[in-house]
Amino acid sequence: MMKVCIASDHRGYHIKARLAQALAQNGFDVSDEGTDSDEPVDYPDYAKIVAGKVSRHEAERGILICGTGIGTCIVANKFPGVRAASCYDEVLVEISRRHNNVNVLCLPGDLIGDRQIDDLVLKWLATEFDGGRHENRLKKIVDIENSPNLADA
Ligand SMILES: O=C(CO)[C@H](O)[C@H](O)[C@H](O)COP(=O)(O)O
Repeated sequence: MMKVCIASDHRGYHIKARLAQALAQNGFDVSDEGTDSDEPVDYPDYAKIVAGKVSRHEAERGILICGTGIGTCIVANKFPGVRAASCYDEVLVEISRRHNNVNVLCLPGDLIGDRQIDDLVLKWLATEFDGGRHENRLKKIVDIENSPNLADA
């Protein structure tokens, strides 16, 4: 069973709560990392929980929902081994997996509806990495990540 952790800020709370249940019903091992209401919170506090779990291989995939999918994506990409992308349509979701092996999906809760979110998430979870020519590109990302001085990378 694939382990998926999910979190949101206040703007994504209702979508996240519903999505977490839907994913569990679809056979995923889901951990819901909050937030737990629509009271305003700061997205970095929740993005770092999900990105940390993916980075430490405690979850295979992470899903983050804020208003635009931008703030959470900025935070998640600070974590080693995390490849996060903000996606809002089927093409982006598919290519994020096939080319970039994206392991944290950042969704714009303010911009797309419940049904579209479900379709995008299920497609993203089901799509495999193509490998091949993309492997070396991901290796170069790891090299940059591991560079002691990024300015020299
Ligand atoms: O990070 C974001 C923007 O890139 C998200 O959309 C946040 O959800 C948003 O900034 C929160 O804004 P709010 O006005 O404090 O609800």
